[in-house]
Amino acid sequence: MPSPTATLYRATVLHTPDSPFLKADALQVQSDGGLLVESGVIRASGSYGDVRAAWPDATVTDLRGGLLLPGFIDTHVHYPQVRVIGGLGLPLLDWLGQCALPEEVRLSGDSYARGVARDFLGGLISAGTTTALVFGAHFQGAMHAFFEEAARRGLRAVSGLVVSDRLLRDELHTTPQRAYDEGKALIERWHGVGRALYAVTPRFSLSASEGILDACGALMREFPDVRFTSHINENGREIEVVRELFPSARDYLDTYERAGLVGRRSVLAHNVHPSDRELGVMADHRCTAAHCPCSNSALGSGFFPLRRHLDAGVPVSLGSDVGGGTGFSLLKEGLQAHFMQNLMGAEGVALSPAHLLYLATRAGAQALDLQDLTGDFSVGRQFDAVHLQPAPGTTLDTVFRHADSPERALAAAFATGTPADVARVWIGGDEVHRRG
Ligand SMILES: O=c1[nH]c(=O)c2nc[nH]c2[nH]1
Ligand SMILES: [Zn+2]
Repeated sequence: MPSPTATLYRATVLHTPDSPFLKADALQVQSDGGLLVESGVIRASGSYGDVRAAWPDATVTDLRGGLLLPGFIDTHVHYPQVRVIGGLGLPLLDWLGQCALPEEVRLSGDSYARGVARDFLGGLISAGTTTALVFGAHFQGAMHAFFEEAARRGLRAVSGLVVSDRLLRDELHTTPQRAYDEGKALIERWHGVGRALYAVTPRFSLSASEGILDACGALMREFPDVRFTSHINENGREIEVVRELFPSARDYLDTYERAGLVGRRSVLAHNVHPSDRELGVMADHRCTAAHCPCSNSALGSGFFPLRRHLDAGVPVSLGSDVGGGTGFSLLKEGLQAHFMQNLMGAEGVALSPAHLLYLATRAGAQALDLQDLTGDFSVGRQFDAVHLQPAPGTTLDTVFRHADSPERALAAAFATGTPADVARVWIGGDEVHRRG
């Protein structure tokens, strides 16, 4: 029998429990759908009429007039960089030196870091993101502030201390021993607490000695269920420097592989310029590439070879890469991915709205090994959801009212939707955002 707290959400519901890269008709649509949620978990789904008949006592929340989608999952986004979005026109290493790193130094102050964490979480959640693999800060105090604020907002946050010991700025450098000690303390404090998970996070091999990478490997061996994230193969000059710094490594991936950092719970951002060997190893380990199309465009990093990833069997998810990226909206990332694949001609992959929704939701859950928890609306998943409902009189509102199918409305949401079109957001059944 339903408990008195059961809520029946009535909406146009779309989700992708299966991958459209592997299965035709992967997009599941209910024009007048019902999702029955109890204690934050989806207990039943189907047409509104059927679910209503089975659960006549549930309280109905009427969300008709927009689209109800699984909450977005951003698999690469930097918390310390929210205030420096928009440093356009610089390649990666110049952008880091001039825009990102000076700001990241300021997070050595705990109260500054807390303010940044609040700005970051406000932007992320109001864009419809409910789970994120968040590149952290270089300071332990800033990471406590982040996890505390993320818990207060209810985000599913996977994050960790960023560690480096060369070629950035002295203030951002640590030592292998300190990286290990501080990482261990943060894991013991936060991993698995509430909705938080820990990710071991060397910044990139350019700024990490073998000693730092080995310290990361030691943490991964000691705590096998934490996640791993870093950057890879983003920019030509970066790749050259890594080759010079690791002369005995077979390639960029090998610098991580040798330290035991490539696995099922590893997510490597960018991978714009991979070798076939690297793709083969990533596929063997089920290690995900987080594709960040706005960042790749803004920093001129290049065109992501999606076709080669798919052919090799490498899982791919989406990231906003704020602040190299241009904002928190995974709708915008989906659109930019679509544009870039179009511009690649025969080498590109034609991305349908179903592909974009999958990349923005279910693919991210799989990347983080959270596919049993979130990413789609199957029975048993947490109710992590975003209600897109444009304000009356906006362009997207016009298109929604004239769309001849939910699929067309979904395409329009990716083409022209923004965070202003996000009306409500839920995580684990808790409403975490409502447009003012
Ligand atoms: O896009 C990026 N943003 C960063 O902050 C960064 N650090 C290393 N490599 C990076 N790439
Ligand atoms: Zn990044």
